[in-house]
This record gives sequence, C-alpha cells and structure tokens, in this order.
Amino acid sequence: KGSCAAAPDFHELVARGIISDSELQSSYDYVIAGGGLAGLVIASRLTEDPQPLHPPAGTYYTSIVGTDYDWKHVTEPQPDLNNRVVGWPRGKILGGSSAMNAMYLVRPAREEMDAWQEIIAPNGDSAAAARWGWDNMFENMKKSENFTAPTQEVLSVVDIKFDASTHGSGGPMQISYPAIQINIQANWTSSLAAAGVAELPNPNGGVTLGGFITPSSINPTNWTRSYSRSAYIDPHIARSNLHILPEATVVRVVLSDDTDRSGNYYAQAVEFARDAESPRQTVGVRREAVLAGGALGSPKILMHSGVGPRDVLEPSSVSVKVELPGVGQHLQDHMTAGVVWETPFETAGNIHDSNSDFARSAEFMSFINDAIAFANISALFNGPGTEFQQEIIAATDDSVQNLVPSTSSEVRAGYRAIYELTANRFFPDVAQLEMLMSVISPGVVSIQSAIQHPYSQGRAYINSSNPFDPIVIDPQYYSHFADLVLMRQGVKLVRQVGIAFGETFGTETSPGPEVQTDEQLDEWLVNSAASTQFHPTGSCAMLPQNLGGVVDANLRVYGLANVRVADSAVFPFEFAAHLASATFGVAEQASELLRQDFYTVPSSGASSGKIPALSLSFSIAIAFGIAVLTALPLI
Ligand SMILES: Cc1cc2nc3c(=O)[nH]c(=O)nc-3n(C[C@H](O)[C@H](O)[C@H](O)COP(=O)(O)OP(=O)(O)OC[C@H]3O[C@@H](n4cnc5c(N)ncnc54)[C@H](O)[C@@H]3O)c2cc1C
Repeated sequence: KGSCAAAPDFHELVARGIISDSELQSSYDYVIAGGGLAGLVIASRLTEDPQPLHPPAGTYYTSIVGTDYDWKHVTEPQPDLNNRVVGWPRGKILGGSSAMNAMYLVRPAREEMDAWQEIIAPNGDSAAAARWGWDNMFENMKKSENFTAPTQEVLSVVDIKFDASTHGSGGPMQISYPAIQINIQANWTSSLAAAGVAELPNPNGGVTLGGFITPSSINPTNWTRSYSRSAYIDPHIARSNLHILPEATVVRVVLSDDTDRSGNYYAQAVEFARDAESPRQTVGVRREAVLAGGALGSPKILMHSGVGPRDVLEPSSVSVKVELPGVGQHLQDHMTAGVVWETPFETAGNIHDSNSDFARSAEFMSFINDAIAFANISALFNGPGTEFQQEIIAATDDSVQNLVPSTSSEVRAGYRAIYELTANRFFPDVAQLEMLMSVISPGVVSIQSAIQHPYSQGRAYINSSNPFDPIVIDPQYYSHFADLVLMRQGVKLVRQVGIAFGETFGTETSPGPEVQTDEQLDEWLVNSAASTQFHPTGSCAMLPQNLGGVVDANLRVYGLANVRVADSAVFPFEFAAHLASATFGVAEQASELLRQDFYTVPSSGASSGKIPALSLSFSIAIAFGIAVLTALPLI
C-alpha cells in the first residue's frame, strides 16, 4: 500500500499477453487499435476463459496528467475564449484515459440514452438501435462493475445515499467510495437543497437530477484505482489467444483495393510503427479491425486510412477511399469553470499537507473528490427559462448555417438534429449543468460549474499525411451564445450553493466578489476561467449516414465491412455525465457484437499470405503505452 509499486517483471508482462515485435503473428482474427478504456475491455472479453485470478495489482492514484503518459493535446486557439488554447490530456498508456481520469462513476440519464436509440433509428424500426437505449445500456454498464457500499465509518461522516441495485456485482471494475470522508462534505446536499437543487436518493439508476456523493472507480480491498488495465487485463493469467503490443502507434487500416459482394471495402491489415522514423509494420486481419483509440485517436486513424471528409483528406495528401464527411465532426465537450472560496475548516488538502501518519495511510490516500450535482434549466433560471429556450430555437437556422465547420449537408443535418433534440426534448428536464465540489486543496474549497449539453460543436481533423503529426482539435468553444449564458447561470447557481454553506465558506477568491454583473462574469469566463471537463465525444458519431454519421447501430463504419469504432468517439451527443461508465457500456456491448456477428475477410485479403493455421482465435490490442515494458509504476 505504498505510493508506488515495483515495476512489473518479465513474467508478469508475459502473463498479461504483452509481447514484443518478434512474437507478433502475421495475422489475427481481431485487431484492436488502442489499448485504452474500451480497447482492453474488448480484448479481455473476446479472450475470456475461466482461469483463476491473480490478486489485483496497483497503487493509489497519482495524476499522470502532463507526464510522458499523457498525449498532451492542445486545442487550436479558441476565438470565443479570447484565443486561448485549452489542454486536452488523454492517457497514452495501457488503460488509456481510465488510467488518468478523476474516477467519478456517473451514468447518463434514461432520457438521454433513449434519445440515442431514437436518433440512430428515427422510425424505431431497428433491433440494433435498441442496444443503445437505456434498458440495454444500463445492463451493459452494470456488467463492467463490482459495487461495494461505503463503510459505516464513512457513513457516520457523510450520509451517502445509494441503491446497490443500480450497480453491477461480480464485474471487473471495482466501484466503491473512498475509505474516508471530509467533514465539509456533510453539508453538500443540504446546501444544494437550500439553493434549489434537491438531493438525489438513488444516483446512477437512470435519473440524474439532484445532488449526491457519487461512487468512484476505487478498489476497496487495497484502496487503489480500478481502471481498464487493472480490471480487465492484469488479474488474468496468460491467455494464449491474446497478444498486446505496447509502444506501437497504429497509423492506418489497410483497406482492400476492391469492394466485397456487399459493396463495402474491408480491412486486410492494420499498419503500425514504433515512431515516425521506424519502419512501418502490418498485422493481418482475419475477421475485424476495432478502432478504440478514443475520441481523438479513432477519427485520426480513419482519416489516415482514407476514410473521412474529402476537404480534409485531399489537402492532407491522403487519398480518399471512402468519403465520409462526419469523421472528426460533431466534436462536443463539457466546459467547466470553478468558483473558489477560502475556508477555515480542514480540507483533504490540509490533511495531505500535514504529512501525518494518517495523511500517509492508504485509507486517506484513497480520498478523491466525489460530491456532485446535476441541475436542470429551472434551477439555473429560477423558472422554466422559456424565453431563453425560444431564443435558442429561433437561432436554429442561423446556427446550422454559420456554426458548423463543414460544408457537408449531412453533417449540417446532424448538427440540426442534435440541436433540436437539445433545445426541445432535453431542455426542461435533462440536466444542463453539473456542479462538482473540490476539497483537495489546502485552505480553499471550490465548486465547478460544467455545462452538459453544449450547442457549440467543432471538429478534429488532420492537416498532413504524417500520422505522427498531432491531430488538430477545434471544439469551437462558446461559438453558440447559449453556452456562455448557461455557464454564467451555472456560476450564479454555484455561488448560491456557496452562500448556503454559511461560515464553512469564507471569502470568495475566484472570480472574487468584485465580479458580479453578467458582463464581468462573461469576461472572466472567456478570458481566464472556462476550461474542459475532459469529455470529448461525437467524432465518430453513431448517427444515420444522412446526419453525418460515422458508425451504424452495429458500430460498423459506413462503407467498410469489418471496421468498427468502439469507444467514447461514438456518442452522437454529450450526456449529462462523466463518460467512463457509458464507454464501458459501449465496450461491453461491442464485445458481444464482435462475438456474435463477425466478418470473415476473403482469403485473398490476408496481407502476407502466410496465415498460421490456428484453431484459437487471436486478438491483439495495439496500444500506445510508451513505457509499459520499462519501469512503469503500475498506477
Ligand atoms: C483528465 C481526465 C479526467 C477524467 N475524469 C473522468 C471521471 O472522473 N469520470 C469519468 O467517467 N470519465 C472521466 N474522464 C473521461 C474518461 O476517462 C474517458 O471518456 C474514457 O477513458 C474514454 O475511453 P476511450 O476508450 O474512448 O479512450 P481512452 O481511454 O483515452 O483510450 C484510448 C487509447 O487508445 C490509444 N491510442 C490512441 N491513438 C492510438 C493509435 N494511433 N495507436 C495506438 N493506440 C492509440 C491511447 O493511447 C489510449 O490508450 C476523464 C478523462 C480525462 C482525460
């Protein structure tokens, strides 16, 4: 239970199926590009067998944001943020962003997931679409979990409401609560109630509105982070049917020259390289290629494979194989800004800085922020917000005309569909804002305000044929006026919660009491405050093709027979939730689909022609985890 475990030795790596180039087969049934949250779930599920488990390995969370295990993406300068750039960390490691995230375990609302089902099959005529509605996704999300209730000691400090039946049991991801709680958080739900946001008694069961202490991805047997690697890969002894090749960047999917009988191109191989200077290598695909590179990695691989918008590929000198204008489009994110107060009360930050025995204990080190709330428009406007809604609806045509970074009529139609859904169906009852209390800094507390259903959409795109050049990220933050208004109202609501905390909260230090008018708040939000909540999505949206969709209800890329995207890129619109739980749901569902209904690549399609005669099904997750084979702490 120290802060750092010993590096894995060679035998441990072998046990997990981690291999070197020389052990690579010439082809595999399934090739998974990206060993992140979703990629490892799929790799593990496709190769699972009833072998006994090793004890879980790991140490408590230390942030890897900003380290070598972070892709360290940055956005383009954002005109509506006074040309500021925003950092977009992403896990560059086995486990992906599940190895660096803040561990909040939060599900979307029933209403949102049912809307997803409806948008992919507008006439309600697709059994495939029903997989993405609440009822089925709830089961998929629970499948990944093993829930443990908070300890009595914790409950004696903070009255945490939960309903164990809304969680899974026996699944790989450990879902629990920190071993300790901080006294200040005891007043979270009562302060929210005083500000007009009621307590939510049964979080994570399809209703999201209200305040609660959320479970986290914590393993309560040793108080460590639970993430896709520790949950789905590390516990299993060697699987002869799983190879994981770390430190390999997938550069493209090698597609067939001709289409198959159904008129689709098919993946013959996946090409990868150690770095920009190293020779390109390929591994053959016998059944399916699964892109699980995340909301930035997956669209990038597609574009370098010749699948994407013509006006992006041609200027980048990538030949167009399948023109699919939605790749990289519909990029959405949650923006956030925090109000900070001094506090005379003890925070987790104060305890941490004390360096006491308790501060060094694994129990204390398990503490992570977990007090959150979701608020709807009435809470933000102290009324139904009808006038604001009418303004948004009236701006629909203008927004479609001027704010979509694509000339494609399909992408514009998709923007309109998401816009109308957000402005009508989601407006009154679905959460518009998340509030998150932070008590991990000494002497101060903060509450973040984070908009959940942005009207601004941007895009991620390539601008060269070199796959080692970074992807260009332009979320077009605040390009739609409503997002700034929602944030401003959110900050006002957060301040009301702060007032309700009474003497627990002292002087406001940011933005500070002098920032009061709408204009002052907007200036603060634009010039310094607003940043990301780290939830990009939509870049390979599951939408009908005439709405700029990239994948269908089976996660298959339009125009390709055996390439699926299965990660956080496929959500067509933002949910009012952190995205890990829903992404686990996607990966669990994808694993089922890949087992039940796989493509068989025509025999002439093998890249090298020397397919080994294997009776076992082999999978490979090609992961960019740059130090997995070296002295990497098992975070
Ligand atoms: C700082 C931070 C905090 C967050 N906090 C929370 C939270 O508290 N709760 C929550 O629910 N969600 C949170 N999230 C979001 C959540 O972690 C992600 O939505 C989720 O991990 C997405 O899963 P994924 O499989 O789509 O992508 P990832 O988990 O990012 O996995 C993608 C993987 O693909 C690899 N990859 C990409 N391109 C290539 C390539 N060309 N070749 C090979 N490999 C490639 C990456 O290195 C990575 O390993 C947070 C995210 C971040 C970054």
